[in-house]
Amino acid sequence: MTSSPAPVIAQVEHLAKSYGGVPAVTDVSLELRRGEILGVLGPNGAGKTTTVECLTGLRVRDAGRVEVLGLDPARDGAALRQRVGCQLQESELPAKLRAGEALDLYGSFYDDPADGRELAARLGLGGHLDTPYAGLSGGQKQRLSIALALVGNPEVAVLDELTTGLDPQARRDTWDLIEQVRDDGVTIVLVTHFMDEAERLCDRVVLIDQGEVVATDTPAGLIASVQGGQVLRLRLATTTPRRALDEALQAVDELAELRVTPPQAGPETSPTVVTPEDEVVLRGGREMVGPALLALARAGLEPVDVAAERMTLEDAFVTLTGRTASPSYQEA
Ligand SMILES: Nc1ncnc2c1ncn2[C@@H]1O[C@H](COP(=O)(O)OP(=O)(O)OP(=O)(O)O)[C@@H](O)[C@H]1O
Repeated sequence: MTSSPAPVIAQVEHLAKSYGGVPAVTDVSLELRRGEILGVLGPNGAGKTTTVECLTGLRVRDAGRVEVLGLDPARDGAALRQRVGCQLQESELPAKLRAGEALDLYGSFYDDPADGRELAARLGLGGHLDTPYAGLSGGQKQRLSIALALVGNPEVAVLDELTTGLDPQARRDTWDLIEQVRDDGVTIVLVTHFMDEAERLCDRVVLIDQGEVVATDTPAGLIASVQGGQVLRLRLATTTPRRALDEALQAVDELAELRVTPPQAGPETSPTVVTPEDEVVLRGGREMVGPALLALARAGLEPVDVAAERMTLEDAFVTLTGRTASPSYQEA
């Protein structure tokens, strides 16, 4: 049985935006469907925030067409803000403002606000309404910023860099929360450079790189679109010239990409040799693994710590753009 797709409630066509003549977004088109979690993904500086700020009317676009809930954000910003909630990147509140006061204040901006206390309780903040902003933990601040995005009873919530700076448990808790919000009927635009977050949460993703859309699909569809979807990770037992590795793998038909990554925070490795500390990553089709291991053995190269995995969204992103999307948690 096939169900018809949910109605499109926002549309961006050929969006462009520059800052002081430097292009941030050159060509972004996307659709948002009612009830979905749409991921806007890409590495730092890709143009994700600029895109959603043009979508919500916080920035005025240079070119392109944007329509959200039947309104043009550049023209009808005030009306749109009553219906679209924004949780913005790095939004800081005054240190002494209590969580409950912040909810009351933000609620006062809306014609039909939600009950702030009830919302806080639902987001696990019920016991912290009297806590000053500066006294909240990172996870609680994040919950408050989500509550502030939802206090106007929005139809669409835009959540930007939701879990940046949170520890792994707080990230997972936040993911559960977002699913709950979606199940309550709010359509969500989720800006992230964490591919695991997108893979877990998003119904569809728009991949942006250097101001342009690289791909739009479901996470599974995107992974499947990249040849075969297999990843082989290994190390070499002995230091080996890079050329010898390249030559050994040259004849492996389904190998799409070969990367040698030095250990994290380790010394700069020479690009001409592969040391036993370096991680060797092969990405390619399903029939790549056997022939690749055989080719290494034939060339006298001994692989150790071998792991074959299904391709993740992160791998698909690297293969599609040639660049890494996720920073380390420390960096975040
Ligand atoms: N107000 C601004 N003035 C000048 N340049 C800006 C401004 N805002 C963003 N940029 C630049 O525009 C480009 C796109 O930035 P944007 O914040 O939209 O990307 P992003 O994908 O959200 O990145 P991040 O993940 O780092 O937030 C970057 O090169 C950034 O430095």
